[in-house]
Amino acid sequence: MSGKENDAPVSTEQIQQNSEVNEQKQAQSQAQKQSVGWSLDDFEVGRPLGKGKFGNVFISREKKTKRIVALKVLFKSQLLSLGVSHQLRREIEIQYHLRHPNILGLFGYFHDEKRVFVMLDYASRGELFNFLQTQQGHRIDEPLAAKFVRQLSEALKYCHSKGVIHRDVKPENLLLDAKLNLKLADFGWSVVADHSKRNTLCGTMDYLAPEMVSNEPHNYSVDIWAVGILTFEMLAGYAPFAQHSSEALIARIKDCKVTYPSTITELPKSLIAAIIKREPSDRLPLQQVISHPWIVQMQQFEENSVKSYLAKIEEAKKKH
Ligand SMILES: Nc1ncnc2c1ncn2[C@@H]1O[C@H](COP(=O)(O)OP(=O)(O)OP(=O)(O)O)[C@@H](O)[C@H]1O
Repeated sequence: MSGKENDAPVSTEQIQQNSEVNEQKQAQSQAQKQSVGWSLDDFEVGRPLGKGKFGNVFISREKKTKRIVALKVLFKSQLLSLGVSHQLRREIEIQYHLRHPNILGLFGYFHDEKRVFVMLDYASRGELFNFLQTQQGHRIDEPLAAKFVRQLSEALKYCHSKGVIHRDVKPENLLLDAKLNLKLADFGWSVVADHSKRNTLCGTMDYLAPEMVSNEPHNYSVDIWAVGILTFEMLAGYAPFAQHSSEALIARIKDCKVTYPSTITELPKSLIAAIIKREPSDRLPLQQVISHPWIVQMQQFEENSVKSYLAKIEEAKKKH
């Protein structure tokens, strides 16, 4: 993307060197600058990080603070023709007001004649989805899986306390930072709950709760359900109700019968079983997910597990 003529490309090395310093600067600048007053001139725009449905995301550097950010660029014409301007505005509003270590920070936005720019924290390890794809058997070790479950539960507990239901929790919407901390992203389908239950069908099939596929009213417990599905998938290498056809998948979700592979040991199995329940009110509350014996026990191995995954990533980089 061409921004200003003096835009310098940002190298990966520079980004890594700056990331520690940036963490401190991030907190300061977040409070200082509101979403008004930003323009493309404030950024050096670097390489694309990925392509979304409505635009691209670029690694960028805020010139003043040298803070590295992810700049999401959306085309107004596309947003208008697809009728999603309202959804985007809601997504921005919701994410802007949520501040939590495990929620991807959205700290501002601005627009020009043709484009909308959204400023997001940079999550250097990308999507959990891709991370899982690169692992043997598409599985990860228990301590790392437990860390992700705990961090996701903390993020969702915070969202729910603010009256926000995410409704689209899945590995594609969970990003990872340099130290493999999980960041909940993509609030495009979330709703601010009122007292009535919502019944709009949305989200991706494997992670949909039975009440959603049955088009029944649903509430915040659809997010808890997704925590159970994710726990299973990270330890098994596949989602518990995975099927080739959507009809067969829906039937299995409604049936709610989980078959556990041998890779899932007793403790995580007891956690998954306490979450994947047909009746929403029977699902284990998030605070009890966080204090589940498996999550607590795994915490002592977490640091070493993260270190060894990071070492493996570096090793793989060297080979390429
Ligand atoms: N904050 C970020 N840090 C690092 N990479 C990111 C960040 N945000 C997005 N990306 C990368 O850019 C890609 C596109 O992101 P984007 O959110 O536009 O698309 P998406 O996930 O398909 O969402 P949507 O469904 O809203 O289009 C993602 O797949 C991800 O790899």
